[in-house]
Amino acid sequence: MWQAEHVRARLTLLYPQCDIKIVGMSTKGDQILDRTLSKVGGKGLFVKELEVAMAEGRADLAVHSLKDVPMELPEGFALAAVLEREDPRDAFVSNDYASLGELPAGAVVGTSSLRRQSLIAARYPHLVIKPLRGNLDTRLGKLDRGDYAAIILAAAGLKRLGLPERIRALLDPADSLPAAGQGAMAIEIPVRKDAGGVDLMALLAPLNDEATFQAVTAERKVSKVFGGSCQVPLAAFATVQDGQMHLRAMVATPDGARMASAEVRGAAADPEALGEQVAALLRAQDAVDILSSCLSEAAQADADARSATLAGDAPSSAT
Ligand SMILES: NCc1[nH]cc(CCC(=O)O)c1CC(=O)O
Repeated sequence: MWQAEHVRARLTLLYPQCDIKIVGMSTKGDQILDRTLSKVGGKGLFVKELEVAMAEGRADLAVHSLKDVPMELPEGFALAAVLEREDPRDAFVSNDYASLGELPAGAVVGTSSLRRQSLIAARYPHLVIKPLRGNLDTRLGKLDRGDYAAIILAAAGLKRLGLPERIRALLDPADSLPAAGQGAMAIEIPVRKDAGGVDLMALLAPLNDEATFQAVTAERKVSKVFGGSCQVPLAAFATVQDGQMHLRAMVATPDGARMASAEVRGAAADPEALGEQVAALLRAQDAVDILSSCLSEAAQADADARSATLAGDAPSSAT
């Protein structure tokens, strides 16, 4: 909702004559909270219901966290803009400890991200990782209740909701490489044949931040090469300065025992090529084999998700 309000405010500044309404919706990703996303299976857990609303004409555009948007959109949809990135780093949040390094053996760390799990397991094998789902308030509540010694969250969410003081430490991307698209918001639109003469793509173009767009395009390319989803431990993070991109990526096993990482630098104007270069470097380090155990688990979760849908457990409608 914060993100939708932000986009409305930006659009109202650009187009004061427009009356923009927000249709609040809840997605499968918001509703299923007793399982990690890798176990829920399926793609687009946080976007599908919004696409249905756009297809049915109940909404004209959707505001997403780019991290939750599948690498390939369904036919008939396009990304119209990627907004300037908020802090892309992971944040260490705890009431008792100042950093991951301070946590004693056996301390419980909350995260449901396979990427965060494998990075922590690799560097801090003495810590215990437990799943943690739900929106930001729910997750912070579980920490405050004492269920975890610390939790890992995206810094972006905490900053956007005015809770930067909850961040005890920002994880250096060198230790905890962010997920593709983390910290960036994207606007998705339906590609309508009859849009009543309105060119939404052109109207939204001023919200696009070119450097962010280039960075996330390279990151998402890496993710796409490896069948990207939130079901495998994969990180991809690019920075852009003076037209030059630095792209880093990593794949690992969930226990952190095996890991491949690579980086490239090059012209930001050709982000897909840089993404492919990094992917090739990862492949040369057995990335496909490293991911294969997760991929078979993910395939099983997807099969389960499909049969659940066939059995009538369809995504709920908009609220
Ligand atoms: N569904 C998880 C999700 N998707 C986007 C964010 C954070 C905000 C962002 O990356 O823009 C989060 C929560 C988290 O990682 O802590």
